[in-house]
Amino acid sequence: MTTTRDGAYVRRPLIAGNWKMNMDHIQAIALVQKLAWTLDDAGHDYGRVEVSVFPPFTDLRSVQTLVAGDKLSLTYGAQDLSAQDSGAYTGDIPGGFLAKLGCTQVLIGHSERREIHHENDELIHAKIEAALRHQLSPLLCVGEGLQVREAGDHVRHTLAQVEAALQGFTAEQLSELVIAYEPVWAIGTGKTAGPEDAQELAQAIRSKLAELYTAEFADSVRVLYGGSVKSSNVAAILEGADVDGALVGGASLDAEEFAKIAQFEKHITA
Ligand SMILES: O=C(CO)COP(=O)(O)O
Repeated sequence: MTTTRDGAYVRRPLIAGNWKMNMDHIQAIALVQKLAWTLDDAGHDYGRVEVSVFPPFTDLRSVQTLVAGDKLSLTYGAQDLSAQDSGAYTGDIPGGFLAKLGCTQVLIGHSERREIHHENDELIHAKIEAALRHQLSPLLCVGEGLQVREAGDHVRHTLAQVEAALQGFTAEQLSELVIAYEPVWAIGTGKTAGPEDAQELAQAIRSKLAELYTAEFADSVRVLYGGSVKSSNVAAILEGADVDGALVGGASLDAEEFAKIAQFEKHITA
């Protein structure tokens, strides 16, 4: 992360929890309540560090009701959306429905969707377009698999994903874009890319954005790291000047652990 001389962050860090296919709507209520209480007890400053959760679709209405009813400062979004707005697309969920549920963000292009659902760059591009039509901030996930990493081709591979996803959009359209670098080999494996790897790719992504748009735009986009992030490693990962937060999978299912991750500043000063 980068701070100004008075200690403010240049880009507001984002700690995002991707629940994947875990937690039904009853469990979701319990988890969000516990997370909110834990963060309140810790005096969490949401204006300084944003915290968001990405529950399954079926939980979103319950999360919306809780967040609105208890006036929580957490933000939330969906893990995917359809590229279409309505029609004969059995099983798909359009952006308009997500916006109605109070979602402000949506994950797009997670490696599990690229791999398991064979989502390609073209579809991911169309999904970003759909998100923008409904004022949802796209949280674009990119990253390489183990083979690509071992071949030393990870930077080129990841930047190609960024370029393909963003092709044709203007900086103005992408003003709320967030990019998460998630090396596939570090997801759910307990292996994290080292803080240097996270910084290397975050910096490369920012340079690519500067090349595609302007330096000013590149400096405004939050770039997260994801892959086996825990409270014990988050502070080191976020030390990278270009790493603006974390996209957390498994550890976001435990309210206390996720709250500790969101409170990473305490680990830095401790
Ligand atoms: O895929 C991830 C977040 O989107 C990372 O998952 P883990 O934190 O469980 O490795």
